Parts: sequence; C-alpha cells; structure tokens
Amino acid sequence: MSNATVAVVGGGLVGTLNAIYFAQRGWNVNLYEARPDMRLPENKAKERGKSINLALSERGLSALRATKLGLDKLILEASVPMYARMVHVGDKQMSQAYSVHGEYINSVDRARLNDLLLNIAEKFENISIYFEHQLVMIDFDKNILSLKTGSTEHQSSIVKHYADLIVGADGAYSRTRGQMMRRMRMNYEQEYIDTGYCELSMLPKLNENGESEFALDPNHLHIWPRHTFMLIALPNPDKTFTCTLFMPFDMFNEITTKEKLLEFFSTHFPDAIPLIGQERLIDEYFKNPRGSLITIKSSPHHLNGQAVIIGDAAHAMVPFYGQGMNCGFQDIEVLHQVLDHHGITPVLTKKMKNQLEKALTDYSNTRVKDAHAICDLAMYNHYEMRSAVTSLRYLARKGIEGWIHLWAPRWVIPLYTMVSFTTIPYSKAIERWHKQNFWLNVVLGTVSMVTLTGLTGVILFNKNNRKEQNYRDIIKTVLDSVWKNFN
Ligand SMILES: Cc1cc2nc3c(=O)[nH]c(=O)nc-3n(C[C@H](O)[C@H](O)[C@H](O)COP(=O)(O)OP(=O)(O)OC[C@H]3O[C@@H](n4cnc5c(N)ncnc54)[C@H](O)[C@@H]3O)c2cc1C
Ligand SMILES: NC(=O)C1=CN([C@@H]2O[C@H](COP(=O)(O)OP(=O)(O)OC[C@H]3O[C@@H](n4cnc5c(N)ncnc54)[C@H](OP(=O)(O)O)[C@@H]3O)[C@@H](O)[C@H]2O)C=CC1
Ligand SMILES: Nc1ccccc1C(=O)C[C@H](N)C(=O)O
Repeated sequence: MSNATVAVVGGGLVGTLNAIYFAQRGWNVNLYEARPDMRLPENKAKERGKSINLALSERGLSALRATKLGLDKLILEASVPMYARMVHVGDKQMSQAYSVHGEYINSVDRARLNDLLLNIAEKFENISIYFEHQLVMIDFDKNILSLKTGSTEHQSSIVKHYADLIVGADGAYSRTRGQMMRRMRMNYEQEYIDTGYCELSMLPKLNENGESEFALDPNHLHIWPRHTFMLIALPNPDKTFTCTLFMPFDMFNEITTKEKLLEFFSTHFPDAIPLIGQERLIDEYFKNPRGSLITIKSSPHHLNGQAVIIGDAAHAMVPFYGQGMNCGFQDIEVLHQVLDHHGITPVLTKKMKNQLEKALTDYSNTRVKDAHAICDLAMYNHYEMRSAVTSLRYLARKGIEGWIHLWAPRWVIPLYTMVSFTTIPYSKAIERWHKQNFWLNVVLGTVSMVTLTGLTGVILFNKNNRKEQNYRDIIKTVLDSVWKNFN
C-alpha cells in the first residue's frame, strides 16, 4: 500500500506550515493555493496595504521550533522584539512592559514568513505546491476536490484531485468549511464589529549624521488609545513602522476630504502627523483599503476521518491580541500531537482510517474550546488597548499582579503572560485568570479591611484630640476608596 495523500487547501501561513508537518510524517502532500506565487516579483506588489506585519509569540514559535528545521531562529533573525506597549497620551509617552521577566513579542513581516515557509516546503520531495488552484467543491462521497486553475476567466479550467484527508487552511472565508457544512451539523457563528482598519506607513527619519533610524522607539508596540478608536504602530526590520488606524466605519465614512483628515489627526494624533508626513498620510489614507474585522467560531472542526479545518478557517478572531496566526500555528502542533498519540501512520489501512477518525474527534474536542476562548480574549483586548491602558485602576492592578508574579511566579501568572509567553491552552488560561482574580480580590479586600481597621483604631485612639466630624470624613474617604477598588 502506498502512503496516504493529504490535500492542504490554502498556502497561507498556517497551510504551508501544516504541509511541512505532514511531509515530516511521511504523507504525500498536495498544497493548493488560490493566488499566484507571491514570491515572484510581479505578484509581490499586490500584497501591500493589508496586515503587513504580525506579532509572533510563544505559541507560534513553539510550533515553528517543533519542526526541528530551525524555522523559529530563521524568522527571529528578521524580526524586531517588542518588550512593551508605548502609550501615547497628549505629548507624553508611557512604556508598559509586557512582562516583569523581560519577555517580548516579535514583529515579523508576514510576506517574509510566508516566503520562508514556502521555500522550505518546496524542498520536500513529498510536497507538491499548486498555485492558482482555487478549491471550488468537495465531493465527500469520493473525497475528490474540484479546483479552478488559471488566473483569468478565459484560461481557467477545473481539475479534480483525490485525497485521503483534506485539511482546510483557507482563511476566514474558507470554502473547505463551507463544503463541510453542507455535509454535517457544524455549529457556526460570525460577528463583524463596527470597527474597521486602514494601514499607513511611517518611514525612517534621518539622524544628525544623515543615517536613517526608526522614527519612534523600535522595541515597543506603539498605541495612541482614544477610547472608541486608536492608532497603533509596529516596527519593521527596515526601520519603518506599519501603523494601523482602528476606527468605527461611521468615522471613516465622515472623513471624506484631506482637510477633514488633517483636522482629525491634528485633534487626536498631532504627534503622528510629522512622523508619517502629511502627504503620505493623505495619500495612504485615501488609497489603502478599509479592512473589516470579524470573529468566526465553528464546532466541530472535523468531518469524520475525512476533513479538518485549522487556522482562520476554523476560528477567525479580531486582531487585538496578536494571536490569530499564533493560534493557527498552535492548531498544527496540537493536531500532530493528537495524531502521534493515536499512532497514525502514513499507510492508511481500514483500521488506521478508523483511528484517524477518532484522532480528529479528539482534536475537535480539545481545540474547539481553546479557539472559542482566544476569540473572546481578542475581543477583550480591544477594550484594553483602546481604553483601559490609560486608566490608573488598570495600571495599579497590573502593577500588583506583576509584582506578585515576580515573587511568586507559580501563584499568579498575568493573563498576558499566559497567552503570549506560554503554550497553556487558552481555555485553561481563562480559567486560571478567573481563579486568580477571585483570590486577588480576596487578598486586596483583606488588605483594605486591615488598613481600614488600623486607621479606625488610630482615629479612635486620638479621639480626644479631634473633632467627631473629622473621624466621619476620614472613615468615609477610606470606605470610598475601598469601594472604588472593587468596582
Ligand atoms: C490587521 C491584522 C493584524 C493581524 N495581526 C496579527 C498578529 O500580530 N499576530 C497574529 O498571530 N495574527 C495576526 N493577525 C491574524 C493573522 O493574519 C491570521 O490569523 C492568519 O493570517 C491566518 O492564517 P491562515 O493561513 O489560517 O489564513 P490566511 O492567511 O487567510 O491564508 C489562507 C490562504 O488560503 C488561500 N485560499 C483562500 N481560499 C482558497 C480556496 N478556495 N482555494 C485555495 N486557496 C484558498 C488564500 O489565498 C490564502 O493564501 C492579524 C490579522 C489582521 C487582519
Ligand atoms: N478576523 C479578522 O477580523 C480578519 C482576519 N483576517 C485574516 O487574515 C487573512 C489574510 O488577510 P488578507 O490577505 O487581508 O485577506 P483578503 O481580504 O485579501 O482575503 C483572503 C481570502 O478571503 C476571501 N474573502 C475576502 N473577503 C471575503 C468575503 N467577504 N466573502 C468571501 N470571501 C472573502 C478572498 O477572496 P478574493 O481573493 O476573491 O477577494 C481571499 O480568498 C484573511 O484570510 C483572514 O483569515 C483578515 C482580515 C480581518
Ligand atoms: N499585532 C497586533 C495587531 C493589531 C492589534 C494589536 C496587535 C497586538 O499584538 C497587540 C499586543 N498583543 C498588545 O496587547 O499590546
């Protein structure tokens, strides 16, 4: 019996890494990508203007590392570490570290990462890459994929390919998922948020010696939080920044002229205007596309032993935690751990096919809840980034959490650390966070009560020297501050 064939639909970040994992398992891999080869110079320009760089953190790195091909090192060589958020309010900048232990996230070039993965995939003899092959239909009775080939209507034709297993990594608007839904009872939920995004670029500035350098501190993710909207900037290795304006569509629609745009930026982001440059700001704001933001949850992620969806095809999330790709990469690592656990070999006997179905069921059972969890956390981080980062209460709480983590790292782990710097399943991270919050509230409550009792004691002790009205004021002030602490 020859080795089994897996069809991987989508040659984006997740599909390509998954192709490498399957090739390493000894399967024959057919990787189908609807678009032309983005590594060719004539196709490169088409990529500009949308989601140029990405924050890569531990979950993504772990999946790259597990290939043992040094992919993590290769991509980190061309990345910029971001140790903290830099919050821009008024003319002040405030650095807020991501971790008390100096851990950082990495800004990587999406196209470079994709190119690197494709270059590696191409070296495997058992991977065939088919560009300009767009999945149109799947016949699940025979497990045959129909793919549209060719880039223009006139040249296009349909080809049919068989696969033992189909892995859909074809992004948020997945056709694989759509085809699976016609055959099974897949729960599906999607939600657009009111916020859209537009990317802008910030070029390097020249220093006194005429050398180019980053226009802002390069080791930060810069945020201009304005409650209902925000501007962010991530550094690139070429000393530019990619800025993203996240704003309700209504506001985008109101800014229709360059005068209105400049007035808006002068009011809300005056320091960003000279950094981006007026002309560039006007040009890119009106030229670059507006992206919409969507959360997609689906369950289960598999159909029998025949197909499974991973990456954005299974769970698209708003980008605010910088976890979409990281989560997609972790899907691959978890999927292959489950396949290993079930002893799945590349030779698919009837018994092995049954085993594969069990493995995919196990995969959905573990991964769906984690996917849902990170979709929810991503939505929460939108609020944190655009608003909470400027609140004293948030900063105090974060400070206390970080301090306890420094001294008792196993007792309290900040949520951000669990999500970005560990591979703890997302659902477990949320569970732990809730428990920690409960105990933190108990401790802070006890500390406040002890302080209150102490203060009351001091006041009563000195009562002969004070007027009664004074104690009432002091006690009221203390009670008010305790109450605020808990609300
Ligand atoms: C503004 C923004 C910022 C982001 N920042 C981060 C970040 O900092 N960190 C992070 O981890 N994530 C981030 N993300 C999320 C990240 O971009 C996605 O999670 C990631 O690209 C998903 O990868 P994927 O391979 O699953 O899907 P995609 O990247 O969408 O790739 C799918 C591929 O499938 C192909 N395809 C589609 N349909 C078909 C078909 N019918 N047949 C064949 N091929 C098909 C597409 O052409 C594409 O190449 C961000 C997203 C946005 C929008
Ligand atoms: N969760 C989120 O909010 C977001 C997530 N993303 C993720 O990042 C990935 C890469 O982003 P980017 O390159 O900008 O993606 P694109 O917008 O360029 O689209 C990627 C793929 O999705 C298809 N597509 C786009 N919009 C729709 C739609 N409304 N209905 C049906 N199909 C659609 C495109 O088809 P065609 O080529 O025909 O246009 C293309 O095949 C996305 O695929 C997505 O997975 C991107 C934006 C937001
Ligand atoms: N990559 C992004 C793209 C868009 C919006 C946010 C990010 C982030 O990475 C945010 C970061 N994790 C933070 O919490 O500060």
